[in-house]
Amino acid sequence: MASQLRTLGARTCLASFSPSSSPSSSPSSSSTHLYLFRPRASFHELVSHSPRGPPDPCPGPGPAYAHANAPAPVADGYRRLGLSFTPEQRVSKNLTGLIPHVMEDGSKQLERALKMIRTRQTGIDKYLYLSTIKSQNADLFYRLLMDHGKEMMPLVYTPTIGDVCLQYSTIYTRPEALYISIKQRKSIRTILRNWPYPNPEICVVTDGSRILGLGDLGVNGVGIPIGKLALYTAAAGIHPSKTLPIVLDCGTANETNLKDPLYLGMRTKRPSVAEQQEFMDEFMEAVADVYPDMVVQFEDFESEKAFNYLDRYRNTHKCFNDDIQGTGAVVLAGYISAANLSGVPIDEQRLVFMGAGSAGVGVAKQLVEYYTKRGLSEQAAKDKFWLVDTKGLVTKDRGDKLAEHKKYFARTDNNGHQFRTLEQVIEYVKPSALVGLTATFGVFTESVIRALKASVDAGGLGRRPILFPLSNPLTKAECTFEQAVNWTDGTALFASGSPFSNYTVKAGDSTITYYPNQGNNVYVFPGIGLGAILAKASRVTDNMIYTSAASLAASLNADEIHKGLIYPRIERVREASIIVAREVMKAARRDGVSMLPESKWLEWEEWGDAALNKYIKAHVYDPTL
Ligand SMILES: NC(=O)C1=CN([C@@H]2O[C@H](COP(=O)(O)OP(=O)(O)OC[C@H]3O[C@@H](n4cnc5c(N)ncnc54)[C@H](O)[C@@H]3O)[C@@H](O)[C@H]2O)C=CC1
Ligand SMILES: CC(=O)C(=O)O
Ligand SMILES: [Mg+2]
Repeated sequence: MASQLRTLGARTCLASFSPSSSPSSSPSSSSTHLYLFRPRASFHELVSHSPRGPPDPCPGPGPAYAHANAPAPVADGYRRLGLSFTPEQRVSKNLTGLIPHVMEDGSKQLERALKMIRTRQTGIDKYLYLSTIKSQNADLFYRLLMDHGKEMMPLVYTPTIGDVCLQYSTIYTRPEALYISIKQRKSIRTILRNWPYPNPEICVVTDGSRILGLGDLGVNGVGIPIGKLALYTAAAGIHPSKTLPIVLDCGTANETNLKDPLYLGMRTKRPSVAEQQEFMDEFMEAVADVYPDMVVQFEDFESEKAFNYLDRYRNTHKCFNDDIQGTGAVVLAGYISAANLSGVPIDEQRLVFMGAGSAGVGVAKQLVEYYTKRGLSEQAAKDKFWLVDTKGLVTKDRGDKLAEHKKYFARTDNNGHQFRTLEQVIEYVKPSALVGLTATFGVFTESVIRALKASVDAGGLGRRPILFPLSNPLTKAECTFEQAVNWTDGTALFASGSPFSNYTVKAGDSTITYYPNQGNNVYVFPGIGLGAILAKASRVTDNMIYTSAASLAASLNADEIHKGLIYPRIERVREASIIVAREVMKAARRDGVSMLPESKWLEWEEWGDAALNKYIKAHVYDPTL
């Protein structure tokens, strides 16, 4: 059996996903299906699983986890493969001789992993090494992510995850998600039940049609749900066994993928929007049947579908769209802080958005909500925004057919003039803030940024421009941090989607260091998801999203405020997420969508936030090594 498994490479056996196979098929000891269709075990069982007989020879997760998402190894890999087993545990678990003799504590294991990561040359190599750790010793993986977030997050998330997605079919070694193709639409329930971990609580699903700013990557986009869910665990403490990454394979428009002999998805063009929507309807119905308590995060759907699916399911399912709502919330939080530092009163701010897709429109709408809550009429709030796309300023009379989601912001006060370039728009609007969500590198040119600064300077001494090039990954950022500093004489209040390094410049005999901010929805989606789960929310409401922004803005500590940051340092993302989750829970209750018993809420009300914090902390995963 051992050698058979080794040669068959059972861990990558996609045959296990045949929808016609029953997840509860009785295991046959002579077949690899023993490893693939073992009835789903409870997490407790997985934790306490103590193999008898010859141990699994493969240096990977245990037999039950042939489908190697991260979760299972948290328990199994750690216990079976970690180096911290005592001699007694090694005897009782039949591990003697299977792992090196030395007994190591967690810090040594962290030291080794850090050394390995730091000696890998490329982001992809570092990612692959981290993935191996994730599948074999997930406690170590999450410790790395939590204790060295600034260094590790860019490796499992943007920007590296962009490269991972581009190359996913080539670097693939084992399945880590559910892969559901439109051809399997009649078997969605079976496939969902095939997931080897019971009752997932949070799912991130994409159809790969707009992966970061990299376009339609088809099934290769699965790296995004995998990466985002790793952050759900690291940043919000949702147990890895409760996370479910899904890619819906509807084909792809990506010619490179279609021609790639190694491409892992369906090698067809996407069907009509209507067919994709039917498939999505079936998927959402199946999810509600099989995992009724699970919160669904829509991620990186191309904008028309993103808006459509959010509208379609938000009142019937527990779901939200991260690119529209999560990005809206995170940018609102940063904007509130930035506006306070800018010297331009918040009610005098004028905002130009370059990019009018799901993120651009989602963010602008969230900011409109902020202004209406401050007392502005909806029209007055909307009038603060000028959206620009590839054809120039979005106006009602531009002469092209505007996509539905752009109509809300189409200007009518342009007196027939059309403004085709960003420079023209800046000259016309005289904005105080410039937000980039175009997925296009370098569109904030020197002349654009200098024009923004000039327009802010004209308002008075000491005023600072808000400059948010938010597109991901770094290769799509509208400008770099260095450019922003140099072209605004260091005055820009800056946030980018992917992280830039600090920038130090010489100033006479001394130096000045500028600190960038990362304006990324990672600051809110983990807390939104955790809050919705713990509140047992039946829906994710607008107020829950809005609250995530307000609570994030209020979560900066004194040092961060002193440094002039507009988001908490990324090392504190977990602290911030817990605050966001708590406030999201309270918003769920206020909106009447929390299914927790009222007695619980009354108890918490009596004791204040401390009691709710305690409840949250008791429910989050904190890996110990
Ligand atoms: N920082 C963050 O947390 C987030 C960042 N993003 C990033 O935002 C970018 C856009 O995402 P979506 O809005 O979903 O994409 P999208 O494709 O829906 O929208 C892109 C928009 O940019 C416009 N555009 C493209 N090139 C342009 C150019 N040269 N000049 C003017 N307009 C141009 C398009 O017309 C379209 O309106 C992506 O790079 C994505 O990674 C998205 C979500 C969150
Ligand atoms: C961060 C994110 O969600 C995006 O770039 O799409
Ligand atoms: Mg996204």
